Amino acid sequence: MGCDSKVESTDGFVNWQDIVALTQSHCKMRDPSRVERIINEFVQGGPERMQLVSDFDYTITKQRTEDGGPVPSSFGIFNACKSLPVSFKEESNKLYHKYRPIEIDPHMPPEEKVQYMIEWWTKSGKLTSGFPFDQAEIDQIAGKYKNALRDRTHELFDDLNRLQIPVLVLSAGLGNSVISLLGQANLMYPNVKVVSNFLQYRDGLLDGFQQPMIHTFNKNEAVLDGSEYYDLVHNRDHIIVMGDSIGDADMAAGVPASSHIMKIGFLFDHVEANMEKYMNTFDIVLVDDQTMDVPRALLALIERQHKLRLAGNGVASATLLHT
Ligand SMILES: Nc1ccn([C@@H]2O[C@H](COP(=O)(O)O)[C@@H](O)[C@H]2O)c(=O)n1
Ligand SMILES: [Mg+2]
Repeated sequence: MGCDSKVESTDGFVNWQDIVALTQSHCKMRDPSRVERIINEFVQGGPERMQLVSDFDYTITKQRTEDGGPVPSSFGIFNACKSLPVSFKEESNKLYHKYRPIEIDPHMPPEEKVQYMIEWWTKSGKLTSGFPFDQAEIDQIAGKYKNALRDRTHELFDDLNRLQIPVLVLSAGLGNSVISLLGQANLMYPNVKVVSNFLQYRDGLLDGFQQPMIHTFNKNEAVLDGSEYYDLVHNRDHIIVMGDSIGDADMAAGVPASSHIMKIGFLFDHVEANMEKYMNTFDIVLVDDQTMDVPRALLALIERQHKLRLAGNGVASATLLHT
C-alpha cells in the first residue's frame, strides 16, 4: 500500500500519534481519543467488517487543482455538453448561482437549507426535459476531468478492491457523469456501487431525473433499503464516511446504532467560518487536503493487521505510517 512501518507494539494497540497522516497540521480532530478508539475497532474487526461510503463531487474529485484549473461538479459536466439548448444553460446557471451559496452558507442551519435544495433539484429536473440527449456527450467532457480526482484516488480504490471492501459512492449530483468519470478513470471495480440522480428518458427525449431525488441533505444509506447492495453491506458495521458537505456526515444514517463510524470531512470553502461546525460534525477534518492519504492510512493499518492474522500471528503490531 506504499506505507512504511516503523513502530511495533506488543499489545497491538495503535496510537493515533503513530499514524503520520493524522499528525499533519491540516488534519484536525475534535476528540483524538475517539478517533483512536474507532481505528482500533476497525483494525481488530478486519476488512470483512468494513464498508466505505463516499460523496462524489469535491470528495472524490478535488476541491482545488494545482494549476488552478476548474473542477466541474457532475452536474457541471452535463451543463458543459454542447447540444443542450442555450436557454437550458442560462436557466441552470441561474439556479446554480442562486442555490449553491445557500448550500455552502456556513450560517444557515441544514434544516432550513433542505427546502431550498428540494427546490433546486426539482427545478433542474423540470429544466432537463423535452430535448434529445446522447450520453456520449457526457463521456466526452468527463474524459477531460479524469485527472481532477484527489491524489492517490487510484491507490485508494485499488486498496479497497484488493481488500474486497464495498464502496458506495452516494452522490446528489448527476450519476451519468459520476459513472462516466469513474469508468474512464478505470475505477468502476466490482466492489463499487454508485447511487445518484440518473437522467430519465421518455419517447426519446429527456424527462428529468429518475426517482428518488437525492439532494445534499437527504442522501444516506436509507435509500438502499431493500436493495441488493443493502444485503451486501448491512452487517458491515465498521464504516468510513467521506464528504465535503456537512450533510455528507449523515450518509451512513440508517445503519444499526451499534455501528462504528469514522466520519472524514474535507473542508475547503470558508475555512474559518465553517471550522467549528465541521469539527462538531466530522471525526477528522482535513483542511485543503487534496489527497486520499488519510483514508489510505486507515486501510493500511487494517490490512497490516489482517495479514498478520492470516499469517497466524495473534499479537498485533502497530504501524507507523508515512503516507
Ligand atoms: N442542479 C444542480 C444540483 C446540484 N449541483 C451540485 O451538485 C453537488 C452534489 O453532488 P455530491 O456528489 O457532492 O453529492 C452539490 O454539491 C451541488 O453543488 C449542481 O451543480 N447542479
Ligand atoms: Mg460533495
